[in-house]
Amino acid sequence: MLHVDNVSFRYPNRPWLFRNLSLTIDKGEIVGMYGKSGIGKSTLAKIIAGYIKPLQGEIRICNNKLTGEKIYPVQLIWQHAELVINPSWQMKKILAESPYLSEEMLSCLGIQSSWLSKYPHELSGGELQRFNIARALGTDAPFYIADEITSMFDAISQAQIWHSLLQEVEQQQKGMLVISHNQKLLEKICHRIVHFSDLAMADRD
Ligand SMILES: Nc1ncnc2c1ncn2[C@@H]1O[C@H](COP(=O)(O)OP(=O)(O)OP(=O)(O)O)[C@@H](O)[C@H]1O
Repeated sequence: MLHVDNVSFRYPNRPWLFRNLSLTIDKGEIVGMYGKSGIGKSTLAKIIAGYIKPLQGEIRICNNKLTGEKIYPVQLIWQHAELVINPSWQMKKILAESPYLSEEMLSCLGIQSSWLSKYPHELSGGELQRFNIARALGTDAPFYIADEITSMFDAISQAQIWHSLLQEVEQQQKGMLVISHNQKLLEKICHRIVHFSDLAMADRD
């Protein structure tokens, strides 16, 4: 189980964004999270995925505190694929970093083989995002966070992507936090839904 335990965070010279925030995600569980814009959802995602250190509290998996693991057990997939993909690498090199990727997974995500020899700037935002998702799925991380990952897709592509992701999460009994403003989507795919402001105390003075 993933535990977010009494985590507090503020950016320098800013009020507390949240204090004493706690959340658990079980293996095989899909938890949806929503909350108004700017409330701190993406910041929390970055803390859980180890990109930002909390000022108080801790993140644990099965009672082990996470501190600077070489391969981090929580994979964050976020909306801005172009910011996390190396612009000077061909797509096949980018995917080579994910050892557990199968041909089947690539095809489920709608990745065409002709895209593999392209560079990131030669692909659309949606095509790039498919690679970003594939890259995360191709690791053996037990937990994923999906932060507004399909807002750039049309309805059919959205359904295709979520079908692949949910299949993987279910088969491998992984846990996933899905952050979205689309409550209909959350209701459709999540086992339970939490509102960000119910998880923590805020201090905006
Ligand atoms: N690096 C940073 N330095 C200072 N403030 C930041 C930084 N990143 C984000 N913020 C601020 O922290 C607050 C929370 O941002 P965050 O991106 O976590 O919100 P969010 O709930 O994910 O919003 P949205 O739903 O619009 O994506 C915002 O007021 C934002 O301006």
